[in-house]
Amino acid sequence: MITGSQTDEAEVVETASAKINLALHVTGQRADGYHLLDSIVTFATDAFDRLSFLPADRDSFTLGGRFGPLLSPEATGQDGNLVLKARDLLRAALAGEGVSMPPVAIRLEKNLPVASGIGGGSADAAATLRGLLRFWGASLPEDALFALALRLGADVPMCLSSRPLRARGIGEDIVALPAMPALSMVLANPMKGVSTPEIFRRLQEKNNSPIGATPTGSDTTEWIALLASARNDLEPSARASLPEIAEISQMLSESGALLIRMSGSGATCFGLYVDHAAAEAAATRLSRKRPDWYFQATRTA
Ligand SMILES: C[C@](O)(CO)[C@H](O)COP(=O)(O)OP(=O)(O)OC[C@H]1O[C@@H](n2ccc(N)nc2=O)[C@H](O)[C@@H]1O
Ligand SMILES: Nc1ncnc2c1ncn2[C@@H]1O[C@H](COP(=O)(O)OP(=O)(O)OP(=O)(O)O)[C@@H](O)[C@H]1O
Repeated sequence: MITGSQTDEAEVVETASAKINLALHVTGQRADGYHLLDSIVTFATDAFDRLSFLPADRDSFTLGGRFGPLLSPEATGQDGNLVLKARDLLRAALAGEGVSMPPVAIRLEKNLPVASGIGGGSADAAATLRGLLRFWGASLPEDALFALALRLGADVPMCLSSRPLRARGIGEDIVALPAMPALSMVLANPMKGVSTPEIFRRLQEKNNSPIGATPTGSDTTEWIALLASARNDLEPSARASLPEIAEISQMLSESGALLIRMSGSGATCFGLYVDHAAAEAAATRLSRKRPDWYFQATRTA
């Protein structure tokens, strides 16, 4: 699905929405070390990075936004930005089909906290794939695009769709959940990065039960009941390494959230509220308490 918009003749703009693991069960581990998951995932409509693509004489990459200064535009290789890895992989895949793509100036407005469990880098990589295909007027068969996304990270295929879904396997076995209702939430992050591999390494129990069956309809109460019966199995190990997760969960609870949980490998937690006005009021109050932390009210896709 295309989530961006064309702002002028030449510029292509694409949004990279925060990914939220509403529930995440770890159900096993593959021989290569990757963990098997069962996760209910949605995307934030009001928390996103923004990517823009413009014609240029040579490739360039610039960063802006609140969290842009935390990333280096010059980093290359393993430490390179996922946006550049996505650009290079896509260009190589298209070259393999005999099509050579021109230089592009990419700007990333980094509004999402980094290494925070809401898949910022993965969403940026997926948005780069979507945006560049539009910018270059190119296409790849769906399965080739999906395989390319998976090479960039386990979360990247799900970020390609940016719609509610259930992910199994290592995150690549995806089923859309079109009946999921939009939820009102606050995303809360204590501004401390968390290493995903380290949280997986610290896991004590890796063979947990899957999540229950998802409701067939769009009744919010039924969906919240299902979520309440589920967990994030990465939360105990993240809490053990970062006491701020308990603190931020307590703050969300005191602000009237109906359900509170960590997303991904943390440290971002979300609280669900009765409606968007309640979520916005809570985010405002929480930001006043801790102006140095990240609080964002959002609806979900
Ligand atoms: C925790 C989640 O965000 C939940 O959606 C994802 O599983 C993580 O996805 P991601 O950050 O895109 O992960 P990748 O960049 O592919 O992998 C980072 C590291 O996390 C661990 N990893 C990741 C995904 C997975 N299913 N099992 C794992 O054990 C591996 O140690 C891997 O080396
Ligand atoms: N565009 C990008 N945005 C954020 N981080 C990036 C980006 N490109 C590379 N990185 C690197 O990727 C690492 C993970 O960052 P990211 O914000 O994607 O983590 P995350 O939200 O925990 O992801 P996930 O939920 O998929 O585990 C960071 O250490 C960061 O340096």
